[in-house]
Amino acid sequence: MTILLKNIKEILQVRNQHIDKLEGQEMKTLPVLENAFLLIENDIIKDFGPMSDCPTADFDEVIDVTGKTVLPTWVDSHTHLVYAGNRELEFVDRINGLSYEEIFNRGGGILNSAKKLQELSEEELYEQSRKRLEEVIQQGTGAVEIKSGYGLTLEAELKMLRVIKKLKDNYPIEIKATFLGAHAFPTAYKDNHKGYIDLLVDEMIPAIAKEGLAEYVDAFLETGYFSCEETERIIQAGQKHGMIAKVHVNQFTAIGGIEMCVKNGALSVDHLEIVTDEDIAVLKGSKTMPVALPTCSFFISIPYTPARKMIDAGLPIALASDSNPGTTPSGNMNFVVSTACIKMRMTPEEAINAATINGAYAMGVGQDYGSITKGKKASLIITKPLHSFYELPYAFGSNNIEQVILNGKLQ
Ligand SMILES: N=CN[C@@H](CCC(=O)O)C(=O)O
Ligand SMILES: [Zn+2]
Repeated sequence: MTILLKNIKEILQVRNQHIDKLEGQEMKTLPVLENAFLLIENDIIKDFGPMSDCPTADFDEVIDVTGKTVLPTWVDSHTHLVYAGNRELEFVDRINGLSYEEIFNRGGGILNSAKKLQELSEEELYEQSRKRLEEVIQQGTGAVEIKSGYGLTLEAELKMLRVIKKLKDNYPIEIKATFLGAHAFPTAYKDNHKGYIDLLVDEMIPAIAKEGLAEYVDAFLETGYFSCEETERIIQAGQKHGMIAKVHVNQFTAIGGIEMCVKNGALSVDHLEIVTDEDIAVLKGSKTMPVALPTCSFFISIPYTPARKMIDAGLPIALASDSNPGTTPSGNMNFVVSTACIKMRMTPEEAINAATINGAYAMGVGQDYGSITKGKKASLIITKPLHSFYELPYAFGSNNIEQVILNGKLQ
């Protein structure tokens, strides 16, 4: 199967060679090819170049995209999009003055979602989740990481991870699964933290590894949730079973978590609404990608990750949606990119780099996704006609996507 896109106004994120990630000043540049063609062969980007070199052979499909922009699909490296029901009552509670912490302390928050999920069948959980996945595909996401963590028992965590596996099997979007059993202490273990960590380490992680259900391991390293020492035990147990760490850290407080994660070779540290100068120094030159989740800050009115300061200090940044029922009931990466520009003062070039190449690094899929490079997967966004690509973050409430191609297939 061959598809030729011709008369492309501009292709964004054109990279002749694969690059792992972009940091600091490098993030300012987004390579663009104007008046171009792009050839897809099966699921792969076979060729691209200026229209003057456009091939003329017989192709299965030829699409004229005059006036439109082509870019790689978004890579959303941090989501919780498998969940049961939603939490719109807590949304109203927050409008009426309660904080996220106060809601959690009343038995809401993650424990509220866990109760709902434990009561729901695997089939119904799949049904609810596939609709969210279909929505983000239409919004241009071509690779997505999905966490467990609303089960909090072995049985319910397995249910979540099996649903993620079924989504992987049934949809052309790239999916990676993360085990987040350490999302909150279940009520039964409120005063027995060691007992729950033992359960995670001795039973849950080995059982999940045995079924091959998770590539990554995560924990909510935060005051009132999992301490640095507890998280370290969990991520080291995950590593023994081949799971790499991607950790929720510094959402509300800085308690030394970033240093511990970097020391343990975490692929990413995510949230980072509170970042100290020591955190920046520790991340500098490390292999750990800082991941910002600006639509979480937007939704629950907490500080934004200080991306400007971090990039200016030479760090890379990836952007992800954090799609979940409590702090970010949206997986729309277009809005993530807009919010990063509007609220974090990232330039459109930086934000698009952060949501493509750096997102792919944070999700471990950089070899196949995140840039327009020959041999990578043909997962592409075709926009509506635009004045310039700046209109993507600028027109924050508009849908500027005309067509999505995932692994060579028109969606
Ligand atoms: N902060 C931890 N976990 C999720 C929210 C969980 C919830 O409130 O359901 C997050 O990344 O924001
Ligand atoms: Zn999260």
